[in-house]
Amino acid sequence: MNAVASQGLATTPETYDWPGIEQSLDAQGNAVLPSLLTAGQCDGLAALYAREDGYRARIVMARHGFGRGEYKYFAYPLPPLLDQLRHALYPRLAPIANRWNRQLKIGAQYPHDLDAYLRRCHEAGQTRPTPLILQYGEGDYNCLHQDLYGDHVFPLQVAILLSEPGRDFTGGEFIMTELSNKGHRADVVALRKGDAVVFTVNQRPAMGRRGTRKVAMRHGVSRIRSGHRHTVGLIFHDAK
Ligand SMILES: O=C(O)CCC(=O)C(=O)O
Ligand SMILES: [Fe+2]
Repeated sequence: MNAVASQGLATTPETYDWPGIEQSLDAQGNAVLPSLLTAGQCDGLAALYAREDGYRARIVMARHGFGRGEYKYFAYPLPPLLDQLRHALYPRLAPIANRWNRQLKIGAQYPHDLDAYLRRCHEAGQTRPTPLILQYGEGDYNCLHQDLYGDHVFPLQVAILLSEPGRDFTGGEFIMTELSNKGHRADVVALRKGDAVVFTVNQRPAMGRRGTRKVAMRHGVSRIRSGHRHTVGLIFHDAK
């Protein structure tokens, strides 16, 4: 399973415009991290899909009403590159998560360090790893959903596109919807191979003239018109 060595990231999280990312998360509930992985790292991860070892579960989405396509949850230890990314991104996102919870009047606050947060999840019985890899073919899609796996929820997550739109597949856009007292709208997040999107797991605060509103968000993937699409998902809370 350790075929994808920790060869270093294409772009280290420090080089991103974090104030800009935070602004986009506040305004839209999502933000793009361009070129988080190299094409070679994407291909190495996508090639792991076919392997039998290194996973705790395989989910065929149609069997659960989740859409069409399939995914696998990685077992611990995660592939080093994903473990490194999960640890590198978490401390950037925890301050935003803490502010969002304060604005939403949610009591939970997150420690600065992922290992401390995972200890909290594990002590509460959320011990199973949630990072996953997804595989879609022609006609597949991912229904709008929220990745909640227990009482402990880290409010931001990351998905990385491992395939090149227009070449490896057509259709298959990453979609977010938001529902609040201001209406119900959709956003399509344009990604290239190697790009990641940081996005809201369940709720985000939105500032309005009358103070903070609560916006409920879901994500999904539109129908793949042709070809194959792979993604990796990094969720920071573990599962019951
Ligand atoms: O395939 C995608 O772009 C979305 C995957 C997803 O639902 C997730 O990472 O939680
Ligand atoms: Fe998801």
